[in-house]
Amino acid sequence: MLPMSKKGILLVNLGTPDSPSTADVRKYLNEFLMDARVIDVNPFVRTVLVQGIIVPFRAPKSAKLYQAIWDKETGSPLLHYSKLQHQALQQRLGDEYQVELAMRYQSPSIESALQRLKDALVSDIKVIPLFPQYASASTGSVQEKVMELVKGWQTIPNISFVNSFHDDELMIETFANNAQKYQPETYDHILFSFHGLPQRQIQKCDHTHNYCLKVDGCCDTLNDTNKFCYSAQSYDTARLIAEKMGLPKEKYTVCFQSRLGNDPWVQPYTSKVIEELAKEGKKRLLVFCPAFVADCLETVYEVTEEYGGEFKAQGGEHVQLVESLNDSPTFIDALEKMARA
Ligand SMILES: C=CC1=C(C)c2cc3[nH]c(cc4nc(cc5[nH]c(cc1n2)c(C)c5CCC(=O)O)C(CCC(=O)O)=C4C)c(C)c3C=C
Ligand SMILES: [Fe+2]
Ligand SMILES: [Fe+2]
Repeated sequence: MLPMSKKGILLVNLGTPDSPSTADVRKYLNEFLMDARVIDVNPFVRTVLVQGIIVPFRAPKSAKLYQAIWDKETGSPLLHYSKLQHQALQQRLGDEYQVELAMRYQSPSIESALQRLKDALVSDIKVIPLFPQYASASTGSVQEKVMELVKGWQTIPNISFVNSFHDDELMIETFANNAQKYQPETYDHILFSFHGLPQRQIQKCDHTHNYCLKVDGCCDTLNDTNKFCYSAQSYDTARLIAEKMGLPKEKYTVCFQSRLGNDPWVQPYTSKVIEELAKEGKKRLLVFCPAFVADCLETVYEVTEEYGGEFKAQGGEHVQLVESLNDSPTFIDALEKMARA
């Protein structure tokens, strides 16, 4: 009897440089920032901006940051935790499934992962972009890349995409559990610091062109108009984690980090919020980064080192990062549930 064909699962995270050398960081930033969904301006302006200004200036600086977080044995934290998630999910799902891991930029490439699924003659492919909240620059970019690659296949299997999982119960539970060892009640304030996005991209997602960033409190709660809005989904994730922890509203703030360039990004900016909290006399901050499923440069370095340093310089005492979902068994439960759904 012929063997039963497997079901394919493709996990895709953002990507990281192959090494922390300036040359590899330059290569990574070039691929990442030349993506039309990331720097969403006309192609000529994008090329001048990215290749002429951002990358030449940023690559050597970012390389130093990557060198600071690079582990001698395991390399980039983002890739390391992604590999652990991949292995754990494959083990959970067993022989009926073939799980592949890819990075949107650099390696392992989406092309090579799809090729492995194609070679295995999988009956269907479920793509799980590893971004809890939908953004065109992250989830949308993965979806576009996968569709671009499979469009030339003679036989295209059933393909489905997880669009977002900002309210996934097991994901929420994992973040809330991860905070327990820090005794959240001993902190003056809690931050939910999400990766930022240009305001322009938030507005482009609003098909009514009349709601996001136009109406007061537009994205504070999710509704039918803003259900794909990154900002609204981020507020929803924060609310659910806060509810799970029994945090009152006045005890936490949602904010957005990692701004790039001079255009306005979604606010409030994490650095501003931290400055205001220091001015109010707050001493200890506990910070969640729920846009990331794995610790990476933006959590390990930006929150702990950069924001931690800024807070101390402004009179604060301690910024504590709540580690990301990484390979927590309850997050693997969440992935398993998505894969089997
Ligand atoms: C959570 C999902 C992400 C979205 C949305 C996103 C949008 C976005 N990012 C940049 C610019 C940079 N991001 C960088 C690092 C980075 N970004 C994400 C995730 C999202 N980005 C992750 C997981 C990481 C860390 C990668 C790692 O290797 O650890 C960087 C590179 C680092 C640096 O030089 O500071 C840049 C640049 C833009 C412009 C953007 C949306 C428009
Ligand atoms: Fe980013
Ligand atoms: Fe919105």
